[in-house]
Amino acid sequence: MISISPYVTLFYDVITDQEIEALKAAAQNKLQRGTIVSSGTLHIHNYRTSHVALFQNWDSPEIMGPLTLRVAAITNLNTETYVPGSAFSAEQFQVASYGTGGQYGLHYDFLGKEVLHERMRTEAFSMFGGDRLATFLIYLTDVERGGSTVFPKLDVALSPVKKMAVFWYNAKPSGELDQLTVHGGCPIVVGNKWVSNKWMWNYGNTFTRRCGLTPKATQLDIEPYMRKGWV
Ligand SMILES: O=C(O)CCC(=O)C(=O)O
Ligand SMILES: [Fe+2]
Repeated sequence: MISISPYVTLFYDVITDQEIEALKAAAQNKLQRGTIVSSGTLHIHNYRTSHVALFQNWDSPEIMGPLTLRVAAITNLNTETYVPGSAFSAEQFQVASYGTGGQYGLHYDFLGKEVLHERMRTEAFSMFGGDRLATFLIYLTDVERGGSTVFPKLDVALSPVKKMAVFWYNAKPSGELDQLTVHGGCPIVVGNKWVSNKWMWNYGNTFTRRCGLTPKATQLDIEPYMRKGWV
């Protein structure tokens, strides 16, 4: 464990070589310059110089299916994307690749009220419910030099390790968005960096991530109750 509040943990060997190759290959012809959200719209900016591909579960169900279930088993959260008649629990996997100098400046993964409000008017975001509750970030490569993921408010810098994942909650057990989760990807000095993200949302996890009993409750207080089917 890296930090208790916010709750940040590492998991090793979460993905196989075959899955990594398949993800990269499928993402290759979809990669586009990554965008950032500002004032409710998407922009291209030097602050995020990776290329990003949205990877739909149905693009390659034989890869995405097991990986989606594995993330659920590891995190005890629901990871299914929207299924009609069922709760939305997570976004599709996103794959990002950074070349030399590529970076992602400091940001939060949650969208916040303003962005959500804006999007609800234009997109089907209203069915998602809540915000990005948790982030599961998988490293698909080692990086020769640079490319650490940094959490400056926690004094944490993580060097990419192929097949490792970093998992954290963007909201406290009280539901409050956690400002200490601000993070970024440092510039790549030598080599390339590939990562894949899965963002879990509140709505489909209402009963999997329990609320804290006090505003100050940490993940450790609720962790014993974080079991599938325990409602
Ligand atoms: O590439 C990294 O190390 C961080 C990526 C990230 O924060 C994101 O994609 O939201
Ligand atoms: Fe992020």
